Amino acid sequence: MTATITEPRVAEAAVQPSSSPAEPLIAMRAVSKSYGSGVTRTDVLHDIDLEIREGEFLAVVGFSGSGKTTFAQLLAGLVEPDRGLITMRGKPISGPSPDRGLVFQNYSLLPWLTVRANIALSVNRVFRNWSRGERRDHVERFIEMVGLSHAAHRRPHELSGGMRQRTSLARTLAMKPDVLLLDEPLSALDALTRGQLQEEILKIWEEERQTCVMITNDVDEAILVADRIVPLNPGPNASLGPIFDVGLPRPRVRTELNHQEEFKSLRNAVTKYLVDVRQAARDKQAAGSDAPAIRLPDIRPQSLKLPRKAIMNSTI
Ligand SMILES: Nc1ncnc2c1ncn2[C@@H]1O[C@H](COP(=O)(O)OP(=O)(O)OP(=O)(O)O)[C@@H](O)[C@H]1O
Repeated sequence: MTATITEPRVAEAAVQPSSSPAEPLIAMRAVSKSYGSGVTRTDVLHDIDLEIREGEFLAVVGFSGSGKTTFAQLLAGLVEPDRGLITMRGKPISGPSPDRGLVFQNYSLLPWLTVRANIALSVNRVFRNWSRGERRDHVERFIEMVGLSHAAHRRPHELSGGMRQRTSLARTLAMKPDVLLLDEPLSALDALTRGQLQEEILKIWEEERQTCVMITNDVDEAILVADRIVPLNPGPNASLGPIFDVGLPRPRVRTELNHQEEFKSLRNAVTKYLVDVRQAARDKQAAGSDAPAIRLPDIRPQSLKLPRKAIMNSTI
C-alpha cells in the first residue's frame, strides 16, 4: 500500500503574522541583520516577522549558513538588528538577560570547573538572594534532571560530548529562563546520543513547559519536539517560510513517530519546501550572475571505443 501524502496544515499566522489574538511572548517585526560593510558586507536576515507564544515549543529549521545562529543571537540579545524591532512582553530586547537562556552548539563550559561548579556558578549569579542550601539543592536537582549525578565531580575534559552538552543544558535550565533558546545544541553529537538527548529535552520541556525555541538543520528533530516549525529560507537575505503546525499528540516517542502517516507527510512537506526554496534561490542567483554563460562547442562526441576486431588483434 502506498502512503498518501496529505498537505500540511499551514497556519494562517504564517501568511498574516499579526493575526494571533493573544499577545505574543516575543515578537519580531521586520527584523533585518547584516554583518560588515562595503564589499565585505553579508546580508544575513531580511524582514523577519515572527510571534513566539508563551509556553510553545517552536523549531526553526534551515540549511547551513542560512543565518540560524544569527537568528538565535538576535533573540538572545547578543546581536542587535540593523532594522526592525524584537520585543519580549512588549518591551524591546536590548541585550542578553537571564530571562532568555541560550544553549550553544559548542558547550562553552569553564574547563577548570567541575560539572557541579559550572552549574553552580550560574545559579549563584542569578539567585543571589536564595540561601546557600536552596542554591545547592537547586543545582543538584538539575544535575539529576540531565542524568549526570555520577559525573558531577568531573571536569569538562573528563566528559563525553553528550555529557558536556547535558551540563550546558542543565546550567541554562537551572537559571530558570522564561525562554530557552537552543542553537543546534545536538549537532556535534553522534546519532545515538543525539536521539537520546532529543528525548531528554522533550521530557524536561513537558515537565517545565517553558517557552522553547530550537534552531536545527534536522527536520525529523524539529517534528519530534515542536508545536510549530518555521523554515528559514536560504540566505543571503534569508526570510521565513510558512509556519507548519505539528499536530502530533504528546508525549512523542522518536521510534514510534517514524511509522506515523502524519509524521511522514509533515517531514515530506517541510523537506520539499526547503529543497524547493533553495533551488529557486540558486536559479535566481544563476540568472542574475554576471559570469559569462558557458557556450558549448558545436561538435559531436566521437566514440573512442575500439572495434572488437582491433582489440583482439592488438592482444594477440
Ligand atoms: N560575526 C560575523 N561577522 C561576519 N559575518 C558573519 C558573522 N556571523 C555570521 N556571519 C555570516 O553570516 C552568515 C550566516 O551565519 P550563521 O552562523 O548565522 O548561519 P547558520 O545557519 O547558523 O550556519 P551553520 O548552520 O553553518 O552554523 C554566514 O555567511 C556567516 O559567514
